[in-house]
Amino acid sequence: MKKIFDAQQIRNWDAYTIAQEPITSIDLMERASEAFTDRLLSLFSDTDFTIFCGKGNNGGDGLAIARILASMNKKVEVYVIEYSAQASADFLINYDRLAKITTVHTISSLKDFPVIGQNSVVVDAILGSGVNRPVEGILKDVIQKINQSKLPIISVDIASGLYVSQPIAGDNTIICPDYTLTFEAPKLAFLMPQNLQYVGEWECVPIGLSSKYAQNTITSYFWTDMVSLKKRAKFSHKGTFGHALLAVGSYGSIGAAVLSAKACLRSGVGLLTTYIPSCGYQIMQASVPEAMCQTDPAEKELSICPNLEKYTVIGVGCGLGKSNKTKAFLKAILQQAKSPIVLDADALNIIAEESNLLELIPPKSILTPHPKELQRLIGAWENDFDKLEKVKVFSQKYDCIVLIKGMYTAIVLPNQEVYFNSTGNAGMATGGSGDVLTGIITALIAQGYSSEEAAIIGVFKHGEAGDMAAQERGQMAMLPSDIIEKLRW
Ligand SMILES: NC(=O)C1=CN([C@@H]2O[C@H](COP(=O)(O)OP(=O)(O)OC[C@H]3O[C@@H](n4cnc5c(N)ncnc54)[C@H](OP(=O)(O)O)[C@@H]3O)[C@@H](O)[C@H]2O)[C@@H](O)CC1
Ligand SMILES: Nc1ncnc2c1ncn2[C@@H]1O[C@H](COP(=O)(O)OP(=O)(O)O)[C@@H](O)[C@H]1O
Ligand SMILES: [K+]
Repeated sequence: MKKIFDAQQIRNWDAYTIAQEPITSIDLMERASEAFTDRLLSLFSDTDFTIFCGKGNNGGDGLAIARILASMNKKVEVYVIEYSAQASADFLINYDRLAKITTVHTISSLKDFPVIGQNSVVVDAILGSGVNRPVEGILKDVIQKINQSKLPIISVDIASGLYVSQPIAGDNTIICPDYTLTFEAPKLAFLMPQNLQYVGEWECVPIGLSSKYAQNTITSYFWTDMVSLKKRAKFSHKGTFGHALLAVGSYGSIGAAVLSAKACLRSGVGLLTTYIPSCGYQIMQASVPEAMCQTDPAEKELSICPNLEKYTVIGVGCGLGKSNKTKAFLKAILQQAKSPIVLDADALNIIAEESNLLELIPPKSILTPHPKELQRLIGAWENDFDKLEKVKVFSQKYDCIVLIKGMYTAIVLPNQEVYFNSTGNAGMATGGSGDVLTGIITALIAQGYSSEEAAIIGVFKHGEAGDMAAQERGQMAMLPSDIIEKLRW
C-alpha cells in the first residue's frame, strides 16, 4: 500500500528527506535525475533527446538529466523556456554545471522553437508538482508546439501544466505525454479517467524519499499495490469460513448467478447457498455442484425474501432484473438483513429508482456500481474529482463502502479514505466481470474480513486474476470465467 500525497505534502516530503537523511537538496535532485535517466534509457536506448526545461526544480531535473545523458555520450539538445526572470537555486546550480559541457539554448519566443530531429524523444521538464496556475504566453506556445511534434514525449514527474491533485479549470494547455516517470509515489491526477491524455503510461521511479515521512503523514488517498491475507488456520473447518448467500439471477441472466457463485467458491467461502428463480435450478446445480441451491417460488425472478438467519453475509444483485416483484424482494432483504450486504447491478438500479430504500441499507454494506449505475445513484458529476467528492458524501451519509469500478477502481470508505486499485485491465471490460467481483467480496466477508478489507482485497485480487487471464489469452479473448480460473490466494 502506498500513500498518495498532494503537492504541499510532496514539498514537505522533499524537505523532510533533505533534513533527516540528511542530504543536500542539490544531491537529492541529482539522485532523482539519475533514477529518471536510468529508466528513460531502458525505454529509449537508441534515440537522441530533446529536453525542454522550465526554471523551477522540474527544470533543474531536466538540466541534470541532460548532463547525465551527455556524459554517456548521448546526443542531447536542451532548451530553457524564458517565461520568468526567477529561477530556483538548484536550477541555477545545474544550469552552470551543464553550461560547462554543452550549449544550453533558450526559448524567449516561438521563433526560437527548434526543428526537432525525427530520431529524438522529447523530455518534458517544464513544470512539475509546483504548477499553480494555467500556463500562458511562451509556456503555452511551447507546450502546444511540443504536443504537435508527434514525437514520443516523456514527462519528468508530471506532465507540465497538470495539477497534482486538483481538477483542471477551463481549457488549460497541458503536455500530452506518452509516458510519465514520476518520483517515488503515484499522483492523484494520474488516476482520474479524464486525465488520461495528460498522463500516458506512468510509473513510479523510486528516489529514496523518507519512508518515515510517508509512514507518519496522514492522507485520505491510497494506492493498493499489494494486499495481505489472513492465514487459513490448520484446524479450521467449513464452519470457520462462513456461510454466504448469493441472491442473484433472473430468467435470461442465470449466467450472472453462476459466475458470482463460482467466484465466491474460488475465494475461500466455507459454505455457499445460491438463492435463484426456479428456472435456474438445474443450471446452477449442474454447473456449480459445490453450491447449495434454494429457489424462489417465482419461475423467472426473485420475489420473496428467504430466511436469512443462518447466513454470515449476503450478496445480492447480479442478473436480478427490476420487476416489481423483485423490487419487493429487495426491500424485504434490506429490511431483514442483520449484517452488511454486498449490493451489485440491479440491486443498485432498484435502489436508485426507489430512493426510500437507501435508508434501509445495513451499515458497512458494499455497493459495487459501474459508472452508469453510480450515476443513477448519486446523479451527474462535473469532473472526476467532483465524482469522488460526491461518492465520499454518499458513503459517509449511508455508512457504506462504495466502489467506483473501472480502471483504478476507487474504494471509498465511510471514514472518507479512498483506495485506488493498481491491478486490472481493459480485457475485464466485458459483461460478467462485475459478477465475479461480487462473488469474491462476498466470500471474503464470509471469512471474517471487515467490509473495508473485503472490498480492497477483493478488488485487488479480481484485477490480479484479470491480469493473469489477459497475459494468457490476450485482453480481447479473455472471459470473466477466465478471471475466476486465474484466482490464486
Ligand atoms: N518531490 C521531490 O521530492 C522532488 C522533486 N523534484 C522536482 O521538483 C519539482 C517541483 O519543483 P518546484 O516546486 O520548483 O516546481 P516547478 O513545477 O518546477 O515550478 C516552478 C515554479 O514555477 C512557477 N509556476 C507554477 N505554475 C506556473 C505557470 N503556470 N506558469 C508560470 N510559472 C508557474 C511557480 O512559481 P511562482 O511563479 O508561483 O513563484 C513554481 O514554484 C518536482 O516536480 C520534481 O520534478 C526533484 O528535483 C527532487 C525531489
Ligand atoms: N478498463 C478497465 N480496466 C480495469 N478494470 C476494468 C476495466 N473495465 C472494467 N473493469 C473491471 O471489470 C468489472 C466490470 O464490472 P461491471 O461493469 O459491473 O460488469 P458486469 O455487470 O457485466 O458483471 C469491474 O470490476 C471493473 O473494475
Ligand atoms: K514536467
